[in-house]
Amino acid sequence: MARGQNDRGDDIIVDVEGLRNSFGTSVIHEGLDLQVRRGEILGVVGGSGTGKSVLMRSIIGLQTPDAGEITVFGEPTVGRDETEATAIRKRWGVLFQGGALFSTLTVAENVQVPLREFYRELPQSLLDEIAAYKVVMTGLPADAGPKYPAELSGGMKKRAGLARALAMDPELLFLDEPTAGLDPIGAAAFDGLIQSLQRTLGLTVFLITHDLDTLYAICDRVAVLADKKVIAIGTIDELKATDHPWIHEYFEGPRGRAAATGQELLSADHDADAHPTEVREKQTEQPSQGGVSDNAARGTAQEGTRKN
Ligand SMILES: Nc1ncnc2c1ncn2[C@@H]1O[C@H](COP(=O)(O)OP(=O)(O)OP(=O)(O)O)[C@@H](O)[C@H]1O
Repeated sequence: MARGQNDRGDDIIVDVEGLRNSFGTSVIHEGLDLQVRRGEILGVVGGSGTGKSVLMRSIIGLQTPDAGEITVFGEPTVGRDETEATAIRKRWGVLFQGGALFSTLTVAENVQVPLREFYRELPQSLLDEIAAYKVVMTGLPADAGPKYPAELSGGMKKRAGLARALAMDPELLFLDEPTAGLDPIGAAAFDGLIQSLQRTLGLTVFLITHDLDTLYAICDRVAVLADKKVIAIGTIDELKATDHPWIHEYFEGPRGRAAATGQELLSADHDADAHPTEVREKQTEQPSQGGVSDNAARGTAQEGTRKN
């Protein structure tokens, strides 16, 4: 087995082994293992406080674990010196919960923050050009660049945060609850945007979510956090076949069933169309519009599926 591959031959982009995290006497993770494969959208779910964000912070080096090994792109991330850590950090983008935009900077200036951090010598004209490109790429109107976060809607703030996360042309994207707080139409459009970008740019995506619709719509696999570790990882069908009570309740409870029904309606709608591939491409290419069928299905599944 080559370094950085699992026994199926998949490239492993993130590899976490034996992770332990604690705060005081409170142990959050113990013996946690996780692998993220190149090119997949991995959904990460778990009850509130199970440590999804702490796991993400550990992987991106904002949280030093008590124990365990973490490699990203085959490179260990714990205990690296600043130069080595910077070289790895350049290759990923992060959308934190709530967007975490700097309120005193415009959208364009927010997008330029990582560029200025990593490439101090870039001329302002090029920074402006890159920011303008990223703004449009995430479905924001071109005139959003000079606006301040307070002037944006919730959905636009998420897109601005995503534009910043994409500033460095990352290979790997970390998203912490990207659709939290969005209405169903906005959430479906944002899912479409993530999927479209992932396909177009060949990204690997680590996506923390409570949103069952997002899991069904765009995730290739889902990792479930409970009991301080990843208790299961696989496709939704594979997870449904496990008998862990939390997983069973999650997918087979009223919200899980509603999301599944929504997805079935969506699939049936696509199947009925004479050109299903074209429809799907159209939907993902124009994420800011939000596919009508997507939204209709999401609305159906909405009875209780969305936490926020
Ligand atoms: N800096 C910190 N200091 C102390 N405790 C912390 C710190 N960061 C996180 N925790 C605790 O770690 C636990 C896991 O937090 P985390 O934010 O990772 O949960 P989560 O699974 O992302 O939850 P949610 O779904 O509600 O966002 C929580 O009990 C939280 O209070």
